[in-house]
Amino acid sequence: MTDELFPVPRERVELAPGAWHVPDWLSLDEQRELVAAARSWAAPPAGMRHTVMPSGGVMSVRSVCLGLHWEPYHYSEFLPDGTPVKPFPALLGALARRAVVEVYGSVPSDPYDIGLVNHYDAGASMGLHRDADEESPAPVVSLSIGDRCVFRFGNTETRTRPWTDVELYSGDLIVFGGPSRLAYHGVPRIRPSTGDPATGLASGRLNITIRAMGRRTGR
Ligand SMILES: O=C(O)CCC(=O)C(=O)O
Ligand SMILES: [Fe+2]
Repeated sequence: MTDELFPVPRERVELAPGAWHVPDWLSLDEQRELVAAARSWAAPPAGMRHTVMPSGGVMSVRSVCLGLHWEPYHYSEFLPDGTPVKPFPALLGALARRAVVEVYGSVPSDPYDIGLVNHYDAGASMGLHRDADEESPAPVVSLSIGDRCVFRFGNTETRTRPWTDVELYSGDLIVFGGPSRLAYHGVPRIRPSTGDPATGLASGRLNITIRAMGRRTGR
């Protein structure tokens, strides 16, 4: 493809105040390690599943949560069937902390304790939404592996424009904190069969989103 023959250098870009796209942040070895880990996170019990929305609609991505289970619109230590959520892996905490220190130059306000692992097949997408069920202001750290996608980063006020669309490649990092912590964002489309099988992911796109719950009273 043309962009492989004449690669356009991809720069670190601030999509909105406090929201950054960092291309090629993960090494191939790190991507491989995460794909292998995701395989075990995806396995039952408490494995990957389609989330059912309160409307009865089913999300097109398949997801598995780590540390705390997200079900629209709250977190719990258990899945709806009563299965305990898998533990939060130290690997994800270390990656998220490293991302925040590198991008913002300061340590995150709270320890990371939630991993949300999404798998998109060729036709999957995620509508514009906010990650708003955490109590911590710590930035959301989001990693992409496999097929490329269009990532849409909007504003904190509305689900509509202004927004910025960026192409995310395997290994890219997105972080959004500060004034953009509660901005709308989503994935309108996947670019099927653009991933490198060397990551260990045969098809689709893997997204790993790392968040901090922060202190809650009564926990
Ligand atoms: O797949 C992505 O890049 C975004 C995922 C996301 O926004 C979420 O899981 O809340
Ligand atoms: Fe999100």
